Amino acid sequence: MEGGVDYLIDERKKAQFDVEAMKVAWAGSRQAFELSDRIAKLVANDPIFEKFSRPMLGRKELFKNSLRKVAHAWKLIIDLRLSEEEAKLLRHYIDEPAYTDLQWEMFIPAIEGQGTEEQKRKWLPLARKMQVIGSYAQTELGHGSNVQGLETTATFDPQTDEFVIHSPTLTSSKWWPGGTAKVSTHAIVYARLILDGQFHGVHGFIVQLRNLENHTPLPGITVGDIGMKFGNGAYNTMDNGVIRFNHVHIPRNQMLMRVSQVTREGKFVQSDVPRQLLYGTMVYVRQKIVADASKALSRAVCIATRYSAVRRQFGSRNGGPEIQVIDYKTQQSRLFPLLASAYAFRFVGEWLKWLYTDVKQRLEANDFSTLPEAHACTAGLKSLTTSATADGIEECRKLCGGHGYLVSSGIPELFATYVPACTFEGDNVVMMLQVARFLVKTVSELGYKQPVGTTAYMRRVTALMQSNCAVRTAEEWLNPGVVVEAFEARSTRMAVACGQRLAKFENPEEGFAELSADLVEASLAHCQVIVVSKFVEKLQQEIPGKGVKRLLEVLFYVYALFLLHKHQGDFLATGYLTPKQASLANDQLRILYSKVRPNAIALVDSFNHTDHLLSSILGRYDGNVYPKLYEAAFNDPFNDSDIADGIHQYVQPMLRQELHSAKL
Ligand SMILES: CCCCC/C=C/C(=O)SCCNC(=O)CCNC(=O)[C@H](O)C(C)(C)COP(=O)(O)OP(=O)(O)OC[C@H]1O[C@@H](n2cnc3c(N)ncnc32)[C@H](O)[C@@H]1OP(=O)(O)O
Ligand SMILES: Cc1cc2nc3c(=O)[nH]c(=O)nc-3n(C[C@H](O)[C@H](O)[C@H](O)COP(=O)(O)OP(=O)(O)OC[C@H]3O[C@@H](n4cnc5c(N)ncnc54)[C@H](O)[C@@H]3O)c2cc1C
Repeated sequence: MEGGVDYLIDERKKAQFDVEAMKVAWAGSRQAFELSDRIAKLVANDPIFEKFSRPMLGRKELFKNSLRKVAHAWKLIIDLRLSEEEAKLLRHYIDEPAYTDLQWEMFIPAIEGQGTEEQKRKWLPLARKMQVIGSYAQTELGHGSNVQGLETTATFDPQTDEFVIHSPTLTSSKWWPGGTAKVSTHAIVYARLILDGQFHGVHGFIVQLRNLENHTPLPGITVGDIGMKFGNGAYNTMDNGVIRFNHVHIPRNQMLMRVSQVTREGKFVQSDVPRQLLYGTMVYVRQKIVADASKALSRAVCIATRYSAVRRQFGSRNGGPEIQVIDYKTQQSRLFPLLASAYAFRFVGEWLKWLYTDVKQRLEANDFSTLPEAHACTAGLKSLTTSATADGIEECRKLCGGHGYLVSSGIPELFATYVPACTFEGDNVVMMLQVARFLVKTVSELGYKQPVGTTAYMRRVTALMQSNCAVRTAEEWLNPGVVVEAFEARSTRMAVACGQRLAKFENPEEGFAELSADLVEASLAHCQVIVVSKFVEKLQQEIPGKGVKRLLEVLFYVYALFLLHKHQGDFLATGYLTPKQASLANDQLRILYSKVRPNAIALVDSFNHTDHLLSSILGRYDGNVYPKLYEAAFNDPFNDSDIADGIHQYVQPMLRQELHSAKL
C-alpha cells in the first residue's frame, strides 16, 4: 500500500477553514508570515544548509560542517543586507545549535542589559560585526542553579587597576558555556567580586579568552570541550566548554557596571538599579525559549499528524483499505491536545514577547516595578512550555509507532536537541519554585495590596474561594468565561492553601522547603491560568479568514478541557468542580476531537513548515512515506556493501566453528 500521497490530498480537501489565513494567524501578521516564509525558503533551497545527513556525521566533521554553515549564513547576511530580525530567522531555519546563538542571544543582550553606556559603545559594534565572538560563562562544574554559590573570583588589584579572574577549585571550572570550547574569543564570566578581601556578590566580567590573530587561548586560560552530549547530531554541533582561569588579568572597565561599580580606588558603589538586573539576560532568554517552544512542538505535531493520516492499521473490510490511525479515538486524544498546545504556546509566547518588550523599555527608563512579575512569568512559562514540549515530542514519537524511532522520522534528533531546554536557563523545578515565591508573596499581601498583572484575578479571592462551577451540561463548557474561571478558582485555592500551611511554620524558609512539591503544583496551576487566559484574549481580537476563528476556538477548548481532564484531581480536591462536571468536560472533549479531525492536516499545514525544517520522511508534505523510507534505508552508508566490516573476521569463524583459532 503506497497511497500516502492520495491520503494527504484527500485530507486537505476536508479543511473547513482558510489555510492561508490560518498561516497568517499563526505567524502573527501578514508581514511576519511573508518574512518567515521567504527566509524558510531561502534556507531550504540552499544545499549548504542540508541537515538530513547530520546524525550520521562524527563529532569533528559535524562541528566543522556547522562552522561552514555559520560562515555561509554570515556571508548571506552581508551580501543580502539582511536585518537583525531576518538574520534571527535565518538562524532559526538553519536549525543547528551554534556559537552564534550565544553571541546574539546571550553575549550581546548581557552587555545591552548590564553594561554602562560607555561599555555598550565599545563592545556592541564589535560584537554585531562579529569582530569579537562572545559566550556566556556562568555555570560551573559545581554550581549551575545556585548562582550565588559560584566560586570563580574576580579580585580587584588597585596597583594595576585590574581584576584578577581566578578558578580557585576544580568545581569552580566554568562548565557548559556554549561556543566556548573552540570558538569564542570573549566570554561574560560570572564571578565573585572581591575588594580588599571583602565579597560583594556575583557580577559579570568581559574576559578575552583567545588571541584574535591566531585563536590560541591566552596565557592563564585552559579551555576545552566537555564531551559528547545526548543524541547523534543534535546539540553536538555546539562546543560547550570548560574553562579554568589561572590569575588572568583584565582591565577594571571590563566589569559590567550598570548595576554596581568599582571605583579606581577599589570602592564598591551600589546604584539604584536592583541587584536582580544581573539576572536580566536570563529573563530575556527565558522569554525567547517560550516563543521557541511552539516552534519545536509544532514540528513534532506536524510529523505525527501527517503520518497518522498516511498510516493505516487494522479494520479492513472486504479487502478495502484499513483504518487511518488518526481515526482511532485514542490517537486523537493523544495527538489533538498537543496540536492545541502548539497553538496555545504560540499565543502565550507572542504575549510574553510583548511583556518583555514593555519591561525592557521600563528598565531603560529606570522603572523596575514590573521586574518581579516579568521574572515570575518568564520563569514559570519557560518551565511549563518546555516540559510540555519535551513530553509532547516524545509522545509524537510514540504516535508514529516503530517508524518514529528511526532517525529519518526527524523526531529523535528534534527530541535530543530540545530536551536540554528543560534544564538550561534554569532547571524547570527551580524555575517553578521562583514562581512559588512570587505567589506566596502575592497571597500573603492579599488583605492590603491589590494584585496586578497576571495575578490580578486573585483580587476576586473571596468569590473564587467560595463560589462553585455552575456547569450542568457538556455544552455549557463551551464558554470561555466558565473555563477561565475554573482555572482561576483552582489556582487561587491551591495558592491560598499553600499560604495557610506555610503560616503554620515558625521558620518560613523551612516551611517553603517542606512544602516545595505542593508549591510547584500551585505554580503550575497559576501558569496554566496565564496560558488559558492569553488564548482567550487572542480570540477576542479580530482574526480574519473563513473559519479561522472558529477553529481556533475549538483548539482553545481542546487545550483547556484537556488540561482540566488531566488535572481533574486538583479541580475536584479544591472543591470547585463536582465529579459530574469533570465528566461533562470530558464528554465535551470527545465532541471537540471530532471537530478537529477533518481539519487536522490543514491545521498542521498552517504552521508552514518546510520539508527542510521538518527533515522527516514521516512528515513529508506530499505524504510519500513508504517509497522514501525504503529509498533512505538503501541510501544509508551502512548499506554501501552487502558485507559489513568485521563479518569475515568475527562472524564467519563462528559459523565455521573456527573461533578457537581466530585472531580477535
Ligand atoms: C539561545 C539560548 C541558548 C541557551 C544556552 C543556555 C544557557 C544557559 O543555561 S546560561 C545559565 C543559566 N543559568 C540559570 O538559569 C541559573 C538559574 N538560577 C537562577 O536564575 C538564580 O540563581 C535563582 C533565581 C534560582 C536563585 O537566585 P538567588 O540569587 O539565590 O535568588 P533568590 O532566590 O534569593 O532571589 C532573590 C530575589 O531575586 C529575584 N530574582 C531571581 N532571579 C531573578 C531574575 N532573573 N529577574 C528578576 N528577579 C529575580 C527572586 O525572585 C528574589 O526576589 P524576592 O523574593 O522578591 O526577594
Ligand atoms: C545543553 C546545555 C547548554 C548550556 N549552556 C550554558 C551556557 O551557555 N552558559 C552557562 O553558563 N550555562 C549553560 N548551561 C548550564 C545550565 O544553565 C545549567 O545546567 C542549569 O542552570 C541547571 O543547573 P545545574 O546543572 O546546576 O543543575 P542542578 O541545580 O544541579 O540540578 C540537579 C537537580 O537538583 C534539583 N534542584 C536544584 N536546586 C534545587 C532546589 N533549590 N530545590 C529543589 N530542587 C533543586 C533540580 O531540579 C535537578 O533535578 C547549559 C546546560 C545545557 C544542558
